[in-house]
Amino acid sequence: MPILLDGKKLASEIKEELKNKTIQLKSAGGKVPHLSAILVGTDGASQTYVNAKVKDCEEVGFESSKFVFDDTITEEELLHEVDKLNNDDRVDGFIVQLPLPKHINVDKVLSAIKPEKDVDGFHPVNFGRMASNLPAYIPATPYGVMELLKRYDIPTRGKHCVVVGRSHIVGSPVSILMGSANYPGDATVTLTHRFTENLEHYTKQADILIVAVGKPGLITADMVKEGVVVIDVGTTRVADATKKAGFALKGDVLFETVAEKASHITPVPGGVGPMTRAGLLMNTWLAAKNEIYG
Ligand SMILES: Nc1nc2c(c(=O)[nH]1)N[C@@H](CN(C=O)c1ccc(C(=O)N[C@@H](CCC(=O)O)C(=O)O)cc1)CN2
Repeated sequence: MPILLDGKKLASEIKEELKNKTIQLKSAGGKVPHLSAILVGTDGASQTYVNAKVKDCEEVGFESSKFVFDDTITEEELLHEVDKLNNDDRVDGFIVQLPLPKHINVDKVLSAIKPEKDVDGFHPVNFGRMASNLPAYIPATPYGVMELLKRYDIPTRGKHCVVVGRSHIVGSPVSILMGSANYPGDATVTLTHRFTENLEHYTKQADILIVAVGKPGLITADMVKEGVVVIDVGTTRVADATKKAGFALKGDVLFETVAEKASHITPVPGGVGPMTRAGLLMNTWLAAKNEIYG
């Protein structure tokens, strides 16, 4: 049986640590961290995630604020809202929940966030600093994955890490971090994507396999080697009438059979998802303490 990488348990440990640090900060007369979130539209999953982020803040004693806009908001109006938060001294960091409606240029909006308040780590300045191994806000999911590897003492130096998916949110940053001169890192990294021919040729070589594509069941047992460490970032909602919510969450990895070959594996739900939320809280703490930009 593989070791289950329990993101839910780790995330609650991290939240407990942050809660204690916030209590200490407060009793020393310090300003409590404040996270804001912008949500555009009515996508069910996005609503769930933003509400969960607000709840996480409450649980650790951070302040939070949520700004919800109709999906008819123009790009100019949204940029104005971003600017308001850039200039609001009460707010230490903020996020714009993705995806955004198609008529809005995502890159333009993310680039409008002040790098010092970009707790999602999506701004090109933070991305560039991360790639240069300088202090930076690291996107929440890669941050969560790194913390998971670290807290479970998974060796990474010299290991072959195969990343499936090259998104700006997960695949691309996680491949940079795994190849960087840190722990977790120092791995030999292969970044695969939708145009990779013969995907299993690469996945079969992985000592550590990180999958972030959003295609349920993409990775099957015949595509991995014995002893692999599997990090499944996928969380796709698949219709399921037997569930109260009307859907089930599915990872990119066919858990039941891949788990038989893996040494360690993340479950879905309860693996990387909760660690993403913990990653955002850790970035918000850093923003409030000016620990990245000093
Ligand atoms: N601005 C951002 N937008 C998006 C990000 C992000 O990091 N910043 N990432 C994803 C969504 N996401 C965070 O926003 C996210 C995804 C999943 C989870 C999570 O806790 N998943 C749970 C299950 C929750 C459920 O029942 O649906 C799990 O896997 O156990 C948290 C956050 C895209 N957008």
